[in-house]
Amino acid sequence: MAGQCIILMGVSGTGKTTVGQALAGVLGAKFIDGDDLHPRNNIVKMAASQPLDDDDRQPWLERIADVIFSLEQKNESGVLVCSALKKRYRDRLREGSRNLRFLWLTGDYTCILHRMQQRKGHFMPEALLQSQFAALEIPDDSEPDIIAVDIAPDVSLIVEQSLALLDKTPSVRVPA
Ligand SMILES: Nc1ncnc2c1ncn2[C@@H]1O[C@H](COP(=O)(O)OP(=O)(O)OP(=O)(O)O)[C@@H](O)[C@H]1O
Ligand SMILES: O=C(O)[C@H](O)[C@@H](O)[C@H](O)[C@H](O)CO
Repeated sequence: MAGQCIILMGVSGTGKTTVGQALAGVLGAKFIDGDDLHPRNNIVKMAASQPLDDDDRQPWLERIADVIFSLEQKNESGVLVCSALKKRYRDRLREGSRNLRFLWLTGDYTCILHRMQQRKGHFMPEALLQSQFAALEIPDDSEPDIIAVDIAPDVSLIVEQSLALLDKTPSVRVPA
């Protein structure tokens, strides 16, 4: 899959990092966690239980878009984590990218809340989960490069299902 980028999207706690790392391992792709690309103020804000707004996310999306550009320029493949909650955020990432697809990890509130409660040592408080669902713009048919994946099963099964769905879903190539 040379020169392809896959974005793991979805609300906090859906397993983007966990599944993304496993998927990158199987695909032999570079793994990039978008949480590490947030400006410091964004992390401080989320840790203080305040949801990010569009202005906060803008510089973060720029950084992620630059990483995608860099990978593509080296013909490298990447699996990237980015919640990409709104359509305009996803459009920003698509801009100028040649070979990008999204895997949308989706599950119900209770399951995700439970997993966040079990998770140790992460800056993201469970108190923000509701705001994450409120911000999420559910993808529809106008975004055929998004593949929905159910997060209920084990990670290994999610990875297996993701690989099968990726095989069936060609990427949308946009001239850069
Ligand atoms: N399929 C799964 N089954 C059981 N537990 C899971 C599964 N996927 C992830 N988890 C667990 O759920 C928690 C959240 O996963 P993870 O941190 O990967 O989510 P995330 O989407 O990257 O979160 P955030 O956006 O807040 O960084 C972790 O403790 C992880 O071990
Ligand atoms: O768009 C957002 O509100 C943020 O990106 C969050 O999704 C966090 O990055 C992540 O969930 C914390 O771990």
